Amino acid sequence: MANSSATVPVRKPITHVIFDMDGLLLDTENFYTQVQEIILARYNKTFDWNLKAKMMGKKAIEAARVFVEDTGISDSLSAEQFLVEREEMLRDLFPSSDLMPGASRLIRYLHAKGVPFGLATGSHRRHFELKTQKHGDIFSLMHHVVLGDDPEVKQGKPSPDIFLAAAKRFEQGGPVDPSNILVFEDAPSGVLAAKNAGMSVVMVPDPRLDKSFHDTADQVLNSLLDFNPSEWGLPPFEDNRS
Ligand SMILES: O=P(O)(O)OC[C@H](O)CO
Ligand SMILES: [Mg+2]
Repeated sequence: MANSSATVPVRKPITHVIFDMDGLLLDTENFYTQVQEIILARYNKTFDWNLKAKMMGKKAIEAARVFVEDTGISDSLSAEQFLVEREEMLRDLFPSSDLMPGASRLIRYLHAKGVPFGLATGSHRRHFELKTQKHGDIFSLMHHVVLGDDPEVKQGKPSPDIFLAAAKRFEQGGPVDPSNILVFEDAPSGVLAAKNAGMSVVMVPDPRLDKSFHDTADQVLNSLLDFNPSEWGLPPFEDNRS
């Protein structure tokens, strides 16, 4: 008979947490998808999840280059022009951003237990402000936020820059070992960035994302509501999945 304890992964105890934002804490990835579908329709092309997977999590200009090059429209629309075109539509959509299921519960739990947590998002300052304007109560609990236009973030995800910068900003109490940091991510580039930074990653992917992208993550969940803190050496939730 198989020893059931052999199937339980050995995990590093977690002392600090870093959250991604778009598609993980906030339901904003669908806004990008909608707008990109509209722009591509003008060129009689369709937006698909192969392209989505390459763009999500990246800094705006990096994602824009992928968009115009992969779709073959770069002769008609430059990456910079694409960003200008989508901006007006995004600016109208972002203020209605909603939290993903379980985001508020997990953040309030970490805050109550005194586990330090921060944010590492490819979004730049202007978009961050628009997306979070209904959610100041949650985002103000972050120890710090590191944004895509932060001078320390030379390259976007999958470069480890943003997660290493976020780790450094916890450090008033002494250096934090990346292996004791748990990252929550939805995007393939973000999962890779966290692993490149030497951290553990819980991935909460959109169900439309190809399953092959799950392999790099330490754990894959359908929802933040399914997170079990005890598996990571953290104290248990005191509520029941609400
Ligand atoms: O997923 P995030 O929070 O790093 O955001 C990245 C882009 O702004 C959206 O894909
Ligand atoms: Mg994301």
